[in-house]
Amino acid sequence: MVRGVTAVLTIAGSDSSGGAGIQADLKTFSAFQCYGTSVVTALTAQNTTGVQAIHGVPPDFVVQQIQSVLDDIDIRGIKTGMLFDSANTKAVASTLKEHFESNGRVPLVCDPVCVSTSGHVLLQPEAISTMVDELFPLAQLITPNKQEAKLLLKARSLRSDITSLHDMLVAVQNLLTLGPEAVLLKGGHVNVSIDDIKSVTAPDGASVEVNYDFFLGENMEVLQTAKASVAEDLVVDVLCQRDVKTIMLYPRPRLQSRSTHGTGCTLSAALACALGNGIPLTEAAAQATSFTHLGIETAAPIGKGFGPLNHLHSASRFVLQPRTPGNPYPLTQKLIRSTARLWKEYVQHDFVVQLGTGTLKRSSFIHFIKQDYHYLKYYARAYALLASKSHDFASILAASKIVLHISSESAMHTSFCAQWGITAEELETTPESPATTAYGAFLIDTGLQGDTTKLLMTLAACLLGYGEVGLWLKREAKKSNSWVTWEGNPYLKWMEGYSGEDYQNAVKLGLETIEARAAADPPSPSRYDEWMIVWEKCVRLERGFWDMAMDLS
Ligand SMILES: Cc1ncc(COP(=O)(O)O)c(N)n1
Repeated sequence: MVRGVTAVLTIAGSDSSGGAGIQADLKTFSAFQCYGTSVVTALTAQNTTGVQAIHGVPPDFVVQQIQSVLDDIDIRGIKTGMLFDSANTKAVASTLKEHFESNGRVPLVCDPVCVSTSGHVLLQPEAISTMVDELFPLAQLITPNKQEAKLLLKARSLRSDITSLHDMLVAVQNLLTLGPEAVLLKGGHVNVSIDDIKSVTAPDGASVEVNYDFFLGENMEVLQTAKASVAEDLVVDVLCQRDVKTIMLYPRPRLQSRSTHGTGCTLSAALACALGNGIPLTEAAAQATSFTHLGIETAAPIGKGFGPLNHLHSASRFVLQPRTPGNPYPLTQKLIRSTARLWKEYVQHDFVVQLGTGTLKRSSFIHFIKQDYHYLKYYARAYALLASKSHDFASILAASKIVLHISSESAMHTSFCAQWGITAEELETTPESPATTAYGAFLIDTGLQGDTTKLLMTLAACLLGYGEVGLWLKREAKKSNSWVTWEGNPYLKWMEGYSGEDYQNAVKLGLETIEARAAADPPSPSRYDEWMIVWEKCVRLERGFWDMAMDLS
């Protein structure tokens, strides 16, 4: 049976050059695998250098289009973009209001498009108050950029200075008073550093939470070094929701690019898809900002001015970026980003958090360390298999060295157990839990069936993840007073092991090997897909391993 598809609607202007408006929205809908429908409010003759002419659509024809779509298709998410004038804004608001009243509300994302990046008026000034009065109360979310936010705030005589991150936090709270359920203020035109993020405080007793999804993997020291320069120049989008005391920040590195035409359209269209799919707003914002960033990052130059984004970057997910000094680990980054949520659930699992604070139940840790001991045998065997499948001495030696390294890692397990009165015999005779057998058997099975690179991918989630866990714990312990200092933490030795130089060097070597292989022999789409599948499976199995330790199953 064919799976159902989420249908979404854009109500916006047409951009003849294809980079913004209706055209950007429909491409974004397709990238999210949603079914896209569209209602045109205005035709624009424009290209990447500017807007040459605008021809508004009569309001009754806008209404007719909306009704044609809504009468027939079960629309799950709606976005509005360029509305052109007051009459069209009124027509859109009243038609949607009526629809919501008789059919229930669906997520409505209002991108308050006022002026194009090239400086052309896309919403006649008198329509701003119509939009605020009539459309904002229906909106689950509005997504102004700095300039639009200033216009909206000025229209209501509210403070409209936006030059710092702190100003943005004040602005989102003021924008919320204009009637929407939430505001996502886009930060493309505000310069923010990582220190600004760390030191910012929210006005009115609200708290601030930073979504670092974009930087997952940043705790890995090697990735960190490559990103050091980035920390000074970030773009931060700020989300504020009614009745929610936490303001969310979504930082990412600023891209130096001329491919930015239609960025706002793309972001709001992505949000309509994610919300239409039932994804909670804070997660939808993470997905949409990341989608838009990748669209800019992977865009090819088009036209003489500010070109469009690459909306279909996910369709070319098999194309690996080349290794460069600024991006030395493109494959690893791609693997981690493509499993972002799962990866975070693994490396920042409750088990890990409690380990860091020293609050983890001893029984959970003992259960874990016993099972991990068994797992390490599989892990060492998988590397031994890698050695036996290798063709040259350098590779045979590298894999064999890791076998030796794992066997000394297991000594740590034995000494931990001894410290708590568990004998070597008891450790050896403890039965394997299903999670251990599943993961271990999967490693060996992949090693037997696939080639050496696929086996390396299978081993990577454990190698890199524990490296990340070690460094993350060390960093958290350093930066936060609420974390028990490492002194006195019963799991200190474990944490020192994985954050220590020895293990981190192994991580570095592992990263180098994987990246060098991928660069020397770029994968075909199906081969890359195979790698992706084993990587995701292993990240899932790793998360299951912590789950097992906490459930004692
Ligand atoms: C039809 C239409 N809608 C929206 C925009 C804003 O996009 P940008 O801010 O990138 O110019 C645009 N230029 N044209």
